[in-house]
Amino acid sequence: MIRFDQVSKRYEGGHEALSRVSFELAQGEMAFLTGHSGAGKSTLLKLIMLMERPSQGQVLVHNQNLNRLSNSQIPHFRRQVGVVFQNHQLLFDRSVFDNVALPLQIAGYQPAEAARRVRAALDKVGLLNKEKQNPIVLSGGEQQRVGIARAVVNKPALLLADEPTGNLDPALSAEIMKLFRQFNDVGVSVLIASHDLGLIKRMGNRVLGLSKGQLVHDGVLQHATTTATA
Ligand SMILES: Nc1ncnc2c1ncn2[C@@H]1O[C@H](COP(=O)(O)OP(=O)(O)OP(=O)(O)O)[C@@H](O)[C@H]1O
Repeated sequence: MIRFDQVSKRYEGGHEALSRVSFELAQGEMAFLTGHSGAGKSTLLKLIMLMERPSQGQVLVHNQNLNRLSNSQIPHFRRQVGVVFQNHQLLFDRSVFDNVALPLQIAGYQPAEAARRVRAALDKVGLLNKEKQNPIVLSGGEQQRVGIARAVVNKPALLLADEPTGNLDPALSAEIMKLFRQFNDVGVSVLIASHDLGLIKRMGNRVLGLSKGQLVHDGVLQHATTTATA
């Protein structure tokens, strides 16, 4: 599903944010990406969604070498990838329904089909009864669930999340992670950047650990052990 082959990224005028990173995430796999602030987690995710390009090496998604995709092919490529952000980036001048419908409108879906899909996505995140509300009146956890519904409404094969529980308390964070697991259970590949090591350990998934741009850990984190990424 995702393959990084000796990938380095140097921002203009900056140091190397990623250095020779290689890993594979299989179709249907779920993994966490962790590491200190500035370790390169967001950069790695941005390379997968083509918000940035590598300075060296190659990134393959679905066997597609992203180096070979032109900028005009990026919007079509991104339809395969759902993205969830920490601050969920919802639009507060429209309803929950309209926020979730946005990717479908952009992709040119007919309104009836779009409405069917929006309601299916809201149902999956448990917010069907809030579709007419403005997201500003929802709790932080509910807003994040709207963000997740919007990310999955297109039925992407791959779901990426950048610190999706950064602003939530432990109970809500666990609920959000459960939701990601439910999408993974039905075959969606999931990669989540998070520095919440306690939560990551409890989830028991594979963990990719970055430190200063290098991949320093790849495997399940055990309870009560300290690793290079902890
Ligand atoms: N657009 C940019 N231009 C220059 N340097 C950047 C840019 N984006 C990130 N960097 C630098 O690259 C390094 C990795 O940043 P990145 O945002 O990927 O880390 P991160 O692990 O996601 O950190 P955080 O947990 O704080 O979000 C940092 O040193 C950062 O300052």
